[in-house]
Amino acid sequence: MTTSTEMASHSQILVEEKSSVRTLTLNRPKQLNALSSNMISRLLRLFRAYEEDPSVTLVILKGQGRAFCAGGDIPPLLSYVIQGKWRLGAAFFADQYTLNYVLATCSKAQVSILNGIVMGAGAGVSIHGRFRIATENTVFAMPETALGLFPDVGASYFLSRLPGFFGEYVGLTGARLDGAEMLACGLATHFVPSTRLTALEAELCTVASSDPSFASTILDAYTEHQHVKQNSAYHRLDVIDRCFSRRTVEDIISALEREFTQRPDDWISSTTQALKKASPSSLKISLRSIREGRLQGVGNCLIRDYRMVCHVMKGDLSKDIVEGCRAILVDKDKNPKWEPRRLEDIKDRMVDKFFERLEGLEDLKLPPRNNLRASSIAAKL
Ligand SMILES: CC(C)(COP(=O)(O)OP(=O)(O)OC[C@H]1O[C@@H](n2cnc3c(N)ncnc32)[C@H](O)[C@@H]1OP(=O)(O)O)[C@@H](O)C(=O)NCCC(=O)NCCSC(=O)/C=C/c1ccc(O)cc1
Repeated sequence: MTTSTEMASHSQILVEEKSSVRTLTLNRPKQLNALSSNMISRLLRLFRAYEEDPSVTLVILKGQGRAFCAGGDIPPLLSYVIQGKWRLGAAFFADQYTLNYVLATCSKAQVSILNGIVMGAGAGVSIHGRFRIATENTVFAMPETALGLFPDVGASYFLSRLPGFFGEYVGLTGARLDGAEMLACGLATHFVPSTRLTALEAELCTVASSDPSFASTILDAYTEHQHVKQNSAYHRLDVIDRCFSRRTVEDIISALEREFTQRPDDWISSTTQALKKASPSSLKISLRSIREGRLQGVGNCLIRDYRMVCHVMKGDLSKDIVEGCRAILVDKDKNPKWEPRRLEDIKDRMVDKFFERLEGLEDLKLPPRNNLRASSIAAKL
């Protein structure tokens, strides 16, 4: 007998098999393909099965409708927090981070077609993979600091490896990047106009070897050089490096304000405003997380994310997540009231606590992998 949970996970992830290529479509278009726990479990099962199956050479991941994926499915997570059922939330994130790790260390090449919104959890199921295709419709962001969260899903690993301090800029401000900017900074590996995606997918379905160079040759033939728009943040890497390399969030804001007095500029003022609007606690833990990520493999980044997110779910250190979700998704007034309200009221000791294991809760146990890139190995924290 098929259970309703199985039916949901089957309709929320569509699977197509064409010779040795599998195409998985995230299929909750009304919710912008927000990842539900059913979707996460099914993706995990599918990727594990494909890895064991020598007849599968390549996995394509895409989204139905105008989004690739707008993040984790917020309503059930929020209700776990409100009802004090934080362990259910912790279980959701344990599965999600395990999926991120399996994708980051997968022996089969993965091509993600990012033809629309890619945020939060959507980045977690794509950026760790081998190939990421941006288009003119791509809108990428890690908007968690505006939600009272922090860029999780191993983002401290990939953000900290972007040029200079661009990752700190993207992770703290939630700035939106278009496809050309994703390609320029390395979050995307190729840019393909959306009108050519059908032909590209058909050609990718002929790949008969799991050697990624075969998919790479096809993708290279479709990719187009893109000029980054003139007012892009990517042209301001010098200012970003000067400001976002500072040790603390307060120092970053002061550095931006100094830049503004020397050379008034709309981009600097909107960047400063984005930081002033975000959750102060989120900003502080996010900065520290990205900084730690610079020196860690993806496994350790995910283990750290799990410690941090368990505190967020339990609400023992801050309740900003409830207020952030209210302001962005429930009332949509975009006017959250954070607590504590001021950066200077958040002391280092409170930040430290987010990075400590919750009493009585074990660290995330990632599965042993036999295809570890050296950088992915999870050692003990
Ligand atoms: C900029 C967006 C992506 C698009 O805006 P829009 O074009 O004006 O569209 P809508 O906002 O009307 O969204 C269309 C529908 O999709 C729904 N939706 C749009 N993102 C989602 C979504 N992540 N989930 C669940 N429905 C969604 C949204 O509620 C809405 O449903 P409905 O009002 O019923 O039509 C906007 O929806 C938005 O900001 N979404 C949130 C994106 C976001 O912050 N993602 C980061 C990841 S956050 C995360 O992964 C976990 C959070 C979390 C939360 C609580 C916890 O306790 C712990 C963790």
